[in-house]
Amino acid sequence: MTTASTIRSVRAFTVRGGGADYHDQGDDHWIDDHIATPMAKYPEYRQSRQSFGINVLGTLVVEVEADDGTTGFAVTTAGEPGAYIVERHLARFVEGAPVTAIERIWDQMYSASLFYGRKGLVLNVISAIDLALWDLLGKLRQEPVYALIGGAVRDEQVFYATGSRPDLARKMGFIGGKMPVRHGPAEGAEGLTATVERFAAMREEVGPDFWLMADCWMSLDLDYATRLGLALREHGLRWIEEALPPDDYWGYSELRKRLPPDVLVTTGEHEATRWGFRLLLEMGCCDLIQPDVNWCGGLTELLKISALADSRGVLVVPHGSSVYSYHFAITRHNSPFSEFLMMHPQASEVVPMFSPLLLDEPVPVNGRLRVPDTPGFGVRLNPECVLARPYEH
Ligand SMILES: C[C@H](O)[C@H](O)CC(=O)C(=O)O
Ligand SMILES: [Mg+2]
Repeated sequence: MTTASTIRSVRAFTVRGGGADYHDQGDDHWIDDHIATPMAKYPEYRQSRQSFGINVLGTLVVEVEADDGTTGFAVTTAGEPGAYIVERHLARFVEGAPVTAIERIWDQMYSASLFYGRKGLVLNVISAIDLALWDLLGKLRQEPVYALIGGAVRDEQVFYATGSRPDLARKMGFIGGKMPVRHGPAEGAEGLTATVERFAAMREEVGPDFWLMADCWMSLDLDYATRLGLALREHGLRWIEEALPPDDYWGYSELRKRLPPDVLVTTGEHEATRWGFRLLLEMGCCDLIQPDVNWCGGLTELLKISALADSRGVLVVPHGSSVYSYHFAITRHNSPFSEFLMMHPQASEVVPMFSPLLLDEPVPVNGRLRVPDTPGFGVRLNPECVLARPYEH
């Protein structure tokens, strides 16, 4: 009986090279090739996002073990500082608790870390613990996580692809392609022209009906985002993503007012908790929210965020996050499609999003995916990925 089972231990490990910290890639990867960022105003940090530390954290792996020896795990972007937070602070709310006490554990972790958390790293850590608990509960009950949260509302999930090659993504059966914007305000009119020309050329390649989106990764200002959105609209821009820094709710609200309704304004991957998304929704910041379930507070919090959005008729299209978002999205009527991040260096092949860390990680075939019925999230840690445990308690 799972209600009698308790959690015997929680352990935190770190690993480098891909995995949940998907920006932690080798050289010559599209994801680190002159992409606009808030740091691009400093020329020395313009060519590579790794130069300013986008991959500084690495992956955190959280493992939870029940008193019968069954283990669940999950991953996030948090690395060694995340391991410290698990082992030296949040473990006390997990160990000894019933395996079903997921809501109580979440509230204790969030409330106890409010004085230094609220968003960012700490919420990434809470997300990983929360997801590990859902994985454990699924394994104990021999159910896939999606069955624990209400079951599928559709047979399969369809995907758009994020990467440098939407033309290849279209041929692979994806419903759209999202390209990184490479130039921000610091690169002036020339940069904006280069973005528009690249987008126009891609529109020629993919034809008039394939969705094309622009991902700005927090790098623009309101004036530039307005001009870029209007210019790309001429080439069928479906949405402009994360144009501004995540705390600029006022800027997003104004951008939404400035752009025509056929250009969607989207954001949310660096937002966290129901309160952060309530602000985005109530201030009219965007048409579609993109929480990352490994960063926003985990599945327990994403269910709350999704209900908020649903009450306002807003779609929830989780950012990346592999199986952790697939088990969520397949159960939500307001998550009709998902993102697939092309992690192949040239975005020319479909490889698992958190490669090489997870075994049995499903990938879309012809742009669609049926979520496996394997218990939990249905993935295993790759034993060839060497984990370190920097802290113990
Ligand atoms: C492509 C973006 O710059 C970033 O690396 C990923 C992202 O924001 C997304 O997948 O959305
Ligand atoms: Mg994005």
